[in-house]
Amino acid sequence: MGNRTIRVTDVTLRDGMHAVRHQFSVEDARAIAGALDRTGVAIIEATHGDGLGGSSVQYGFSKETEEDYLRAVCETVRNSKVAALLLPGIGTVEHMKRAADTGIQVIRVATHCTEADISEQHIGEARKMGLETVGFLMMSHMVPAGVLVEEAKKMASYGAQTVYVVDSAGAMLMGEVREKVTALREALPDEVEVGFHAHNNLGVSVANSLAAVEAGATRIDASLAGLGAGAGNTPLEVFAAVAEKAGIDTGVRLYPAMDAAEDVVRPRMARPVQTDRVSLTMGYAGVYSSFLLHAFRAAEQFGVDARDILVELGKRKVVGGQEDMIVDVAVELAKRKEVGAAGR
Ligand SMILES: C[C@H](O)CC(=O)C(=O)O
Ligand SMILES: [Mn+2]
Repeated sequence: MGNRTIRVTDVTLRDGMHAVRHQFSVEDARAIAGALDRTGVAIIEATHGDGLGGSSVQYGFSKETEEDYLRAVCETVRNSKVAALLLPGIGTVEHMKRAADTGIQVIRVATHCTEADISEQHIGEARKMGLETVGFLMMSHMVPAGVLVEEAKKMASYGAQTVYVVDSAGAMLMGEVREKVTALREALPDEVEVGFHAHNNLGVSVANSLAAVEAGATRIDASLAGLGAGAGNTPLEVFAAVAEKAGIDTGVRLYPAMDAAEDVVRPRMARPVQTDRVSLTMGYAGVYSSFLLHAFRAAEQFGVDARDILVELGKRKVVGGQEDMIVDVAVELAKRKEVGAAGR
């Protein structure tokens, strides 16, 4: 049985940004951060959905600058620490320095699950800046536990104090979560924590997060009302209740978390975050959750079914950073449809 005291990182203001096309205002960020701080959650992550430097043509522009969001969150919170996400290649050491100047205390460095080596410089620099440093292995469902362990060891050797198994596609079931978290826990030095980040595409984010804790994870990600890419993340208020019943101390106060989800986040949702036919297809086909709104847009533009786009992306094993492939696949499917119709 895993550790009974864990720390939760809330990602409403970062992963949740995908679900609102990165359009929260600074005032939204203040309201959500204030409500989160009152829940007692340990860490609040904020930034563009794709991390520092994400605001761009490729990933979509944020409503406000990342420094403005981070400054607003840092000014608002009294108890929680503030984190930013950084994907090397999208964000640079310079972005990280500017983020540190706003007052954040935690940086999470994310790479595809086979590319930990590109995180060395960022993790090293983050430690030198005195930031609590987390490694984040995205699309962890794509490789066997042994490969994930080798990548996690690299992040730990660069200085990461926690390494996350990240189910970016919401494609994992409890057995796989247990296997991968156990493998990392056994392979990493005791002082390096193991974390887990879920997406609810198959409807099992809470069960997977609980399985992760039972397997030794001491860091879990969640978001208010599950706001996040695809079918969203582990809902913070649900996880807080489930964890309490399971005897796990998350430090999250249940009623304030429920109230923050209902009163502060749900009214700000651009569309409901749910396991519907398209987000369910992401979990089923193993596709990066942040492709959801891009796939909807391409489906509409080229007159094809978003599910067909996602299944094809899954077959091609497309990963984060290959957003341009969504349009390529949609164009191809539209052409096939045209040829099929002409042949009839
Ligand atoms: C950039 C991604 O949204 C990071 C993440 O939350 C995931 O891979 O899941
Ligand atoms: Mn995510």
